[in-house]
Amino acid sequence: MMVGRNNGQGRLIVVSNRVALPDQTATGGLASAMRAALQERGGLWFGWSGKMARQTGDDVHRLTDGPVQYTTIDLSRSDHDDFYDGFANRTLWPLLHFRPDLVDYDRKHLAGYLRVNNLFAEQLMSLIHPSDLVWVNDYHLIPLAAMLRERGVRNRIGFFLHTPLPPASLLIALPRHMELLETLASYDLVGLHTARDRRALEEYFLHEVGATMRRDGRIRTPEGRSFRAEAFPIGIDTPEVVASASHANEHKEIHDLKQSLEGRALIIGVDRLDYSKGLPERFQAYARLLERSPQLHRKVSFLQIAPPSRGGVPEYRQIRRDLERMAGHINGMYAAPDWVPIRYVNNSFPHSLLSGYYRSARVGLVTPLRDGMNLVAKEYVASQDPDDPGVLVLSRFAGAAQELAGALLVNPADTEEVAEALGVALEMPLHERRRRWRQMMDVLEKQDVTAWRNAFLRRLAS
Ligand SMILES: O=P(O)(O)OC[C@H]1O[C@H](O[C@H]2O[C@H](CO)[C@@H](O)[C@H](O)[C@H]2O)[C@H](O)[C@@H](O)[C@@H]1O
Ligand SMILES: O=c1ccn([C@@H]2O[C@H](COP(=O)(O)OP(=O)(O)O)[C@@H](O)[C@H]2O)c(=O)[nH]1
Repeated sequence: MMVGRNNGQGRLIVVSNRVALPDQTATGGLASAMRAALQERGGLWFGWSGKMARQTGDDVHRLTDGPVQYTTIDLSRSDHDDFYDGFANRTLWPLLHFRPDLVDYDRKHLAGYLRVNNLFAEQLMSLIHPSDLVWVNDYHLIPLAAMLRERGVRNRIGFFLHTPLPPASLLIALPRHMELLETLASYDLVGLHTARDRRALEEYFLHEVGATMRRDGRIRTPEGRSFRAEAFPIGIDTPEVVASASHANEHKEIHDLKQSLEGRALIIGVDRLDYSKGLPERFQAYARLLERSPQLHRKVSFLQIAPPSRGGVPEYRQIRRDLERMAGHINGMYAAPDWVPIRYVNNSFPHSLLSGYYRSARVGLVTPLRDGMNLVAKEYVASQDPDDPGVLVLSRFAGAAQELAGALLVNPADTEEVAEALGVALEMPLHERRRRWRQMMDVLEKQDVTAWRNAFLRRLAS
């Protein structure tokens, strides 16, 4: 069966390390977004099954769900450790999130990263037809197009980077950076979330690789490969989130949460447990709010949902310990027999419930130190009751800040500023909340996940 045929375009093959299989909760923005993007257009989604096996690629799992076909492979323990925990998440992730101090470079991890990319290329060779559009996602798979080209693939291949891209002065801290980053030129189109990220890529290619900018806007390397780099800010499935939030009251869990609040204003945070999300700084800012505003004691409640993530990486285990300690400390300082200031939950929830939790909250607190986009910020806004919307407090270092001008923008490292913004948000009059919410909804309605997918694929196909 041909999948993903649409409007005369070729089949769509999406490749990403993380795949959201139909029965799974997608606790990452890439998986949430690709699921929404594929469900409408259809296509084939290829990636890691999320499971481990004796040998990488030994078992190939195939599944069809409506218009989407899934083909996933298991990773061997050592490939998983070197590729995913190692080079992707101990080397590239901190580098891309402006944390050179956390970059842990190991040649063995790099070898594993290249090995898994080669295995992906090998598996994909049997799946790709000549007219297919291939869409590769994220930092796990940077060299994939170059490896497919070596095997003779001539299809249009696009790449989307879901993380921020730091300036060239930081990228060059990566040992052998050029060997890896130069392979981006094997794609026809490289998409990034913001204009700032695109400029960083351009600067890297022009100043480090020695590329030139062609008159048609394509970047041309000294070897003669040329590609286009453009910003495509990712969106959410706005109509779906709106619909799900407006039915939120049908869920017992939402009813239970509201009842437990006893009229208190709710502040909500939803993040993977990741050091890039600024969670300790956020807890500190909330503690500062309680310190400077005794009148808010017993009147406010902070719910932080933080599903554990990448537990094989030491920094992620450490931040989990730190947050448990901080939540305990803050609750110990301020709790009363009938009030717990922080509700700290290490579980993940499906979108159907999250949208109800967002809608129950007077404030959405989204304060990453760096974030490619941050879909939670967008989901929070789209989940609000138009008659009585909550306020978004948003880090200026999330890609979403470039679009959501109706948020209260903060520097997450400035505890005082975040505490102040929380105070302002909790007091904000209805007319101002509505005005700010409308401004943000206009953006979310226009630039939703369908518009994002179409813009990227149209550019790739053109
Ligand atoms: O796959 P994991 O290791 O469990 O991590 C989850 C995902 O985290 C990152 O998501 C990014 O993509 C979002 C959508 O574009 C964006 O809003 C967010 O700012 C990014 O952090 C990562 O880039 C994905 O590859 C992971 O799957
Ligand atoms: O319990 C949870 C926590 C998060 N998410 C989803 O995970 C995604 C997180 O994406 P975001 O871009 O905010 O950050 P990322 O985790 O990709 O860095 C959003 O769609 C959330 O709704 C979820 O489905 N359940």
